[in-house]
Amino acid sequence: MSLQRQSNNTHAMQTLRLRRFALAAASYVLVVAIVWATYFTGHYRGGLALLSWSTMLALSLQVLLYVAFARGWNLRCADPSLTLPQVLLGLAWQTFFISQLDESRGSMLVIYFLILLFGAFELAPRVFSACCALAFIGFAGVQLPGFLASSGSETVGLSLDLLVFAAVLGWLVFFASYVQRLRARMKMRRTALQAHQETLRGMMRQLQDLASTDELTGLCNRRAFVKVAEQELKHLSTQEQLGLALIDLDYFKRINDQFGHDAGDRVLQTFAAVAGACLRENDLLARYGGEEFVLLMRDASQDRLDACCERLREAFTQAEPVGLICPQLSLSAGMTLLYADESLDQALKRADQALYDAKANGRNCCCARWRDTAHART
Ligand SMILES: Nc1nc2c(ncn2[C@@H]2O[C@H](COP(=O)(O)OP(=O)(O)OP(=O)(O)O)[C@@H](O)[C@H]2O)c(=O)[nH]1
Repeated sequence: MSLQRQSNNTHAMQTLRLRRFALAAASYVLVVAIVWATYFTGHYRGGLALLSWSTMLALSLQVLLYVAFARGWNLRCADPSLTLPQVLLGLAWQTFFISQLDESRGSMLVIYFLILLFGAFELAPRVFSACCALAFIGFAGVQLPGFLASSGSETVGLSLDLLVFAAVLGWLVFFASYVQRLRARMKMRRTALQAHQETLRGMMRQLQDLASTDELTGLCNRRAFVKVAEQELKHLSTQEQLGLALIDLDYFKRINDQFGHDAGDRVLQTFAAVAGACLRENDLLARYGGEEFVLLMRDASQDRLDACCERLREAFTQAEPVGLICPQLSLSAGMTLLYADESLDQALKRADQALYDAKANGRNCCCARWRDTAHART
């Protein structure tokens, strides 16, 4: 995966975590409102000071958690969603809250489920089961003194509360493990899909390379050349010119006829290797067709293009294809400059005329047809 995509993923995940935290914080506000409602309706036994302090503590912890998410501190943790600490905090606060209530505490059991639901989607089944057990122990601990002091129908009522709570917690554990299994399966499918996408992208890149490369010489082909040259022309300013040269290997048919097609192929490869050593990285050489090549020189002038083609011509005459004893190789080149106010075809036509001049001039030379001077250099 590229670094850019990885960073986008991290950012998307962090945004998701912040949204989930916002939901949890909103639930806290709701529960705090319920707690205050129990105070004003006379069910809270702890007194105003205790209620105020516990509310402030709960809200301050939420602010602290927000800062941790906003600053990215959570990313240093094994579970960056901080689900377990949030659930444990919620359970502790809820248990403390119901311990301050009178017999109305049974109706507040639902808040335990609200807290545990956040963990059902994120926590490992074992950890989630432990959280449920803690919730039960907390609630049972709060009920214990009342239970011991109760008798008759009151004892039955308290036992029923505990029994229902245990049954619902058991169902929640089952539900959470089902959700976790579902998530694991979806994650596996997503990973497989991503792997397929990567493979497809790789194949697309290979196909693009194949479609733009000449198999024999490894140079780019005519189609790719035209595409790049058109792009370069589009971005060319009126003060700049591109150098363009059509290069044709001399008497190539004779090599084929005398030494065979394989030998001809080797000569073509030799030319590509020689050109690779002579040209700058910025220059673009392509196989234009058969034994004809085309050169595009960026930031060119007449002198620079001329010197480059001469250097290439000279080097090719010294070339000796591996395993082939043949007469001296040579090439002819037709050069021109390409301007921003004309088309690639117009410049190619001039280069072709210049190449014709070079062939007519006896071959093994470079000729030019410059647009403005209208005369040929041989
Ligand atoms: N070995 C080989 N030969 C090729 C390839 N493509 C084209 N040719 C041959 O290149 C030869 C070009 O011949 P001509 O167009 O007569 O050119 P030439 O013999 O170089 O003569 P001048 O260009 O006038 O110097 C033909 O025989 C083609 O069959 C190729 O990929 N491999």
